[in-house]
Amino acid sequence: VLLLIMCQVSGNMFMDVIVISYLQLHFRYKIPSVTSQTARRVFKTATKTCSEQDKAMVAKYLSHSTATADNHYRMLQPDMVCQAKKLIATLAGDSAHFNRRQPSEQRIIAYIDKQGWESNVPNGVKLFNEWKPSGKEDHVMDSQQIQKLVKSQKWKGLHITDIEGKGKGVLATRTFQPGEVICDYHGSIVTAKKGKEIHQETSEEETGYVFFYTNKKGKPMAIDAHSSSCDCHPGKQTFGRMINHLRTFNLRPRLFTLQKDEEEKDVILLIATKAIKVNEELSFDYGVDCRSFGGEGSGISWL
Ligand SMILES: C[S@@+](CC[C@H](N)C(=O)[O-])C[C@H]1O[C@@H](n2cnc3c(N)ncnc32)[C@H](O)[C@@H]1O
Repeated sequence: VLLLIMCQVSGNMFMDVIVISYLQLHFRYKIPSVTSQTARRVFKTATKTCSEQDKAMVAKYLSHSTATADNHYRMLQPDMVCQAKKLIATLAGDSAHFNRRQPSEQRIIAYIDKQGWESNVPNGVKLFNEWKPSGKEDHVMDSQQIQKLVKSQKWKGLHITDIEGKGKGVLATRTFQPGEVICDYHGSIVTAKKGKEIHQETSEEETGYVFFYTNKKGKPMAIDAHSSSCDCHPGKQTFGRMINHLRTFNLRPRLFTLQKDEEEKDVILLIATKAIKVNEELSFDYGVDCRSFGGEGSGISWL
């Protein structure tokens, strides 16, 4: 709603209506009509904590029209465009909050309370019930919430239990929506060569926990999760390594890069491909001939 509203109000006084952006966004986000007065009020409240410079930047960024574009494009530097886009996304609650993980009702209510809004206050229960994953999947690792979960390994809504014929597996203890991040495949990142050695050296009970992939530079790599708990989370059973294979999977592994203090770290996130019910087993496709796990399973009946 905020995005739409900010597109309605722009320019130095934040008040020119940009009809084209407005209509496109309105249609895309299926937003009910609001008066320009409401729009102005919401924009003022949302940018309350922003500096004047940031407010002006948002306004400028949104004030593009064919007539002014030439002028703006000459003035705008790529870094300013990126900064403004990030700012808008943050104001619209895009990447910063709740984008690919459904928050609890209490968290939504607490978040709304914290904003100090005095009018047009959203209904937390309604937002919880109508929540859908938002934002581009490509940017999911920008979310601080996801970064924290990767670091802490405190993924909620999952339960490890015995599954007939498969050893252990992971069940959902709440519903998940398509596009939600379920957890990551946690372990140590090693080269594929090292991964294969680990795989061959490990005892039979420990095989099947080395996830092979190709990194963004095209180098074959692996995530070694053969130990039941890792050095960074001693004593903790992480979920990714306990998820079984199924051709009719409900999760899809996807490689992301986490930028951390000048360093890049690969993260494999497991993302829901369909709506998942309570008590449903989580699974992904290990790949033909168990490719993800180094071909361990070629010829095995369950593959
Ligand atoms: C990443 S682990 C999954 C967790 C494992 N089930 C456990 O109890 O620790 C991979 C191993 O689980 C077993 N597995 C995975 N998917 C299976 C399936 N669909 N049917 C039977 N066993 C399966 C195989 O032994 C495989 O090597």
